[in-house]
Amino acid sequence: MKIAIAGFGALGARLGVKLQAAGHEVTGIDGWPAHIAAINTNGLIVIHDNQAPKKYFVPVVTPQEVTGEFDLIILLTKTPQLDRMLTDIAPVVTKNTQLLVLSNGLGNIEVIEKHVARDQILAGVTLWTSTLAKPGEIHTTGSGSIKLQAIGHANAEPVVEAMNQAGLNVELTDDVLTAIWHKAGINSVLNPLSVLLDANIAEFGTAGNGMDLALTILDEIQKVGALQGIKVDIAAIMSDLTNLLKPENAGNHYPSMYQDIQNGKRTEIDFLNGYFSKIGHQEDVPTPLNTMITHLIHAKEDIERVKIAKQQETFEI
Ligand SMILES: NC(=O)C1=CN([C@@H]2O[C@H](COP(=O)(O)OP(=O)(O)OC[C@H]3O[C@@H](n4cnc5c(N)ncnc54)[C@H](OP(=O)(O)O)[C@@H]3O)[C@@H](O)[C@H]2O)C=CC1
Ligand SMILES: CC(C)(CO)C(=O)C(=O)O
Repeated sequence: MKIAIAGFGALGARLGVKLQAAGHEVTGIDGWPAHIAAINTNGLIVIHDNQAPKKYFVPVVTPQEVTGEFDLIILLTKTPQLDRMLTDIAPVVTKNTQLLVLSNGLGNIEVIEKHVARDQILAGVTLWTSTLAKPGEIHTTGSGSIKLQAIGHANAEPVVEAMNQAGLNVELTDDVLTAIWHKAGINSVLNPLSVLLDANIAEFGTAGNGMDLALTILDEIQKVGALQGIKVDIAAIMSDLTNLLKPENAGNHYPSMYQDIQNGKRTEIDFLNGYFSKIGHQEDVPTPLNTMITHLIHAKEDIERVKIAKQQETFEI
């Protein structure tokens, strides 16, 4: 299958090398010049579970440079970047292209619907993880899985088969919206708390009151979900959280929001806890913990961005 990965960052690169190794023709699309140059010159370095580095040669181009036609484009930008990416890659999206979004957070499907027909859209959630350590180098740990569904009437099975050839543990679901809320529940616990507690997923698991915090966050999300006709299964989310703590799954991973903060980037908080807080306010459902977490993460974004800017000034002097 001819596959493009739009957003060849931490996770896009991990999935890209696995798909290429399974015999698919993979192109990365990304906008970070140093990252693109490093991969195209020296290959993508992958360090898995602190083992010896391996090198993979996947071609990477900018959205402005990309040409040709793809059977599948996997969208793996951060949620606030999705609309821009879709605008920029529009010239290579034909009626035959399927677009699969695996980004975290709520609202991605609505963004894609502004660009292509519903029948071209596949949406999913993933528990694969990855860290972009420096331009051209990712660090990976454990294993993962993907659940996806065609949003319109498309046949998603060839995509599932192609991705499973690459060992990506993909299964079809008939209720991706519930899966997206479920994943957003997981992310609304692990991602901001990893930042606020300065912990990876396994370390979070050692906090005596970690699971009580999780339950309070999820209880608020469940009430917001009920208003929107979405069943948020707290027990199932807690069971996934417990599994993610294990090193063979994602225990050693620092969630993507932790990486954003370290890199001085804006996070996806408004599409996770911030989303639930906003709907809660509109609908009169109390969401004090999600609201507080949203404010704290925005404060942390500002603090880290100022720190990084100051370090850069000192460096330039
Ligand atoms: N990392 C992880 O372990 C996991 C991540 N996820 C989710 O997957 C998604 C991707 O995460 P992750 O891989 O960590 O993110 P990264 O920031 O590492 O990767 C996204 C890449 O897309 C590029 N990009 C974004 N917009 C554009 C654009 N318009 N043009 C060109 N390039 C663009 C970014 O470049 P630039 O930096 O220059 O903006 C970046 O290199 C997120 O929704 C995240 O929550 C889900 C599960 C686990
Ligand atoms: C792996 C997981 C679930 C951690 O929260 C994730 O989705 C992320 O890093 O954003």
